[in-house]
Amino acid sequence: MTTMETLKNLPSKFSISVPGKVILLGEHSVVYGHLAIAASLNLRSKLEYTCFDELNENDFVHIKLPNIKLDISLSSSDLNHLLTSLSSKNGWDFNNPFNVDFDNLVLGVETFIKSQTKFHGLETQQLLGLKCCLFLMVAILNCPNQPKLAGLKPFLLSLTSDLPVGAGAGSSASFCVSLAAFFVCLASLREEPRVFCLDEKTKDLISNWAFLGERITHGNPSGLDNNVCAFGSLIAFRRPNTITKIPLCSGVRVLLVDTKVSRNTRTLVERVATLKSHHEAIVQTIMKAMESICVEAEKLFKLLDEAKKCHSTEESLSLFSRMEELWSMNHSLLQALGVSHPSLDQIVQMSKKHNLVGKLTGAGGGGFAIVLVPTGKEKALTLLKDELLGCGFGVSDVELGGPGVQLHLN
Ligand SMILES: Nc1ncnc2c1ncn2[C@@H]1O[C@H](COP(=O)(O)OP(=O)(O)OP(=O)(O)O)[C@@H](O)[C@H]1O
Ligand SMILES: C[C@@](O)(CCO)CC(=O)[O-]
Repeated sequence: MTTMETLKNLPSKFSISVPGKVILLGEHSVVYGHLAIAASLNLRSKLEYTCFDELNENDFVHIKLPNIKLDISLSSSDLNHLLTSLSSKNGWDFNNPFNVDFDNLVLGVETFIKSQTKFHGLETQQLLGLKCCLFLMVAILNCPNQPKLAGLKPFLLSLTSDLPVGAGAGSSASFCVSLAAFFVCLASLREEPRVFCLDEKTKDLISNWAFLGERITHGNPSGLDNNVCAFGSLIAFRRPNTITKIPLCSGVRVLLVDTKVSRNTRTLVERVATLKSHHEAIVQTIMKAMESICVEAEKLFKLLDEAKKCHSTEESLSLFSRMEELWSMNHSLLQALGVSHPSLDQIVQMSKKHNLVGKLTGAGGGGFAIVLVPTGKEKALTLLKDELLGCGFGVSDVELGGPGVQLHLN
């Protein structure tokens, strides 16, 4: 498979891949405008597009989402019905996702889904996935000033992911960025000149569209997840849109530990909002402390990069040990916000026994913990892995900071 940056015409088949993410520091406080640090993961989602040459009225848009066991077909008359359900009277612009009449468009998509008996009985994850997909399709492909949905050739969109759904590894952001990239690509290739270039400006547009999809799954996302999935690498992020790339000369490794406890990001973000409304000053103080941790960590990452470039092992070890102190403090502050879970605390304790430091990542409440893997601690890591596996947790040793959204010709 060839990775491309530019497409000149719409091929009959192509695919898009997008990484997941781990938040290293600053989850939750990032929702309230504080700094956070996150990196892309080498686990990816892959969206495959196949265009049908023969017109099939009953299978005009075929969507396969095997991770949530959803396989649906929309006929051309379903598509017309979907478009007439949209009640937004305001125009919006393909290049300006934030002008979209979000609430009315979502309402239109919901009305359409409810009107179709074939969608009755879908589970929450399936409904959310379908809603995101249809919303991004109509919002991106059917801007009132340049309607592009009508006149499309029938196609199959199939999206599979290596990422566990609902575990804090950014499955929803990776899903939304994949969809947004696909529809932005289709929209661009239907206009003269028919060129789609995956440059930084386009990644920003894709990330902003994906943010609206994230609003459907999460309610009040910070924008961190969609940005890190779109741009990749290791980034420091502040809401609404300040992104700083942090250099990563020789990779940072973490052990991803799966508690196998399912949880829901929207609920956890709401839990923090409730605590904040009850104890505004205290929660603000906790979040300011998280901000200071992230500011310090950003400096440490830069110093680590320099130390690694100079092969200064002693300096690297001392910087890693300061980073571990920050991770430990961040986990305790997240505990104070009520988003940890006994399984996450158990992993942090088990890591401590082996002189390693772990913390929850993402929304918490279950999902994943991450353990920092400094150079030279291989033996401790092997022992910890065995112990974690023995307790029924899942482990994977991952390197952080791979590429963001990519385009592939099959
Ligand atoms: N591969 C996928 N196929 C279809 N839908 C998906 C896929 N991945 C995620 N989703 C959608 O995203 C929702 C999961 O979002 P949620 O935020 O709870 O989990 P997450 O993204 O894994 O966690 P976090 O945002 O904390 O990293 C699912 O309910 C589903 O609707
Ligand atoms: C909990 C949170 O900080 C991370 C979810 O991956 C929410 C967000 O940033 O939108």
